[in-house]
Amino acid sequence: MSGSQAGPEGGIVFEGVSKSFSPDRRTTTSALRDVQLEVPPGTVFGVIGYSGAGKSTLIRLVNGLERPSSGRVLVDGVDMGALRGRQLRTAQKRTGMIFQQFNLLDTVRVRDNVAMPLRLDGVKADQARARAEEVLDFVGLSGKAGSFAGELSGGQKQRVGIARALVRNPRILLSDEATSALDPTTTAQIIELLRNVNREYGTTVLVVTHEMDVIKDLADQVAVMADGEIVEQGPVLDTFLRPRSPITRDFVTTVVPQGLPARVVEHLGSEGLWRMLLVDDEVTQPLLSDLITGFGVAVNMLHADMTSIQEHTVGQMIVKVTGPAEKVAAARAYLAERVVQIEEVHA
Ligand SMILES: Nc1ncnc2c1ncn2[C@@H]1O[C@H](COP(=O)(O)OP(=O)(O)OP(=O)(O)O)[C@@H](O)[C@H]1O
Repeated sequence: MSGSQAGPEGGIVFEGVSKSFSPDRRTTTSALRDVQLEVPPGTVFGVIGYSGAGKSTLIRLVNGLERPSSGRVLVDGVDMGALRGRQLRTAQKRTGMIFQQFNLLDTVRVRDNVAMPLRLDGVKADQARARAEEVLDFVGLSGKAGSFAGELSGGQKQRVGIARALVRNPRILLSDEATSALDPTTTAQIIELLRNVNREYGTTVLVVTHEMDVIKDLADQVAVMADGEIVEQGPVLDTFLRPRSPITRDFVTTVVPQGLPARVVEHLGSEGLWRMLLVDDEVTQPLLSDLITGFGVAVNMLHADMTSIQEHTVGQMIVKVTGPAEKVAAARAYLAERVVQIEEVHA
């Protein structure tokens, strides 16, 4: 597992990276524009964006399948774009990759699919198979080693994909929409497995996806991409609580639905209509009864939900508070001290 570098391995740095494609002389597509990104070693880092945002291009620069048009992509300090030939192939072994469509050979047995990268490296068949059995055991598929890959379910195929990506013991695992073809239950199992890879082996996991649920359950940090640019990045919980850009808000809304139907807001009026976010212990406070008994205001509960973001509980409440203006203001000040965020709801 150890390499030649000192310190933890698996760090990725994008330094002002741009990438354009010119399939012919007349057209140029800017897939990435001046991307600055730092993925600390041993973390799970999520990149989210809509189709065409540049996510696949970003990930393919990390394993040297593409080269930047300008800027540098450093993997453990090594400039991937500067490598050629054998040096590039050696550096590529530091990363494993999994794909939406699994990319397995359906008519080849599972253990041989997994052993393939080692066989290509020149490792002897019995050694390569022994290592393949080891990783298949880790992904919970030792019973399927002798089956043909084409006989497996989607979730099992992705486990094989993960085993194959891990067979060389990479410091970095790249995941390109790896759960997008799977149902929600299978997605949850694959997410759990990827977290285990990170926890057990300290592998850096870089995940690109268009699903905010995947980010919520898997990533420590997130970067949001649009049109080839990183528009926002930060710790996952912070991003859910305080999304800054409109596109990030849109993604957050898919997990924590915001607001009320416009006709309800118009009917109620925005005054005293508040949306609150609560984290961990805040969610169990008897806030509404405090308002009613302590401030003499009327409280109408319009919406409440709760979700888990990694090890945190995040609650949301929308209330309409009515009463004399000074009492409503005092109630708001009381809430503002007890919840992570409170804001007026507008139509
Ligand atoms: N090899 C290529 N040649 C020409 N254009 C490309 C190539 N690869 C990507 N692009 C273009 O770069 C842009 C970003 O593509 P990319 O696949 O990185 O986005 P994405 O966010 O992964 O989207 P999707 O999830 O749909 O794959 C798109 O406009 C795409 O058409």
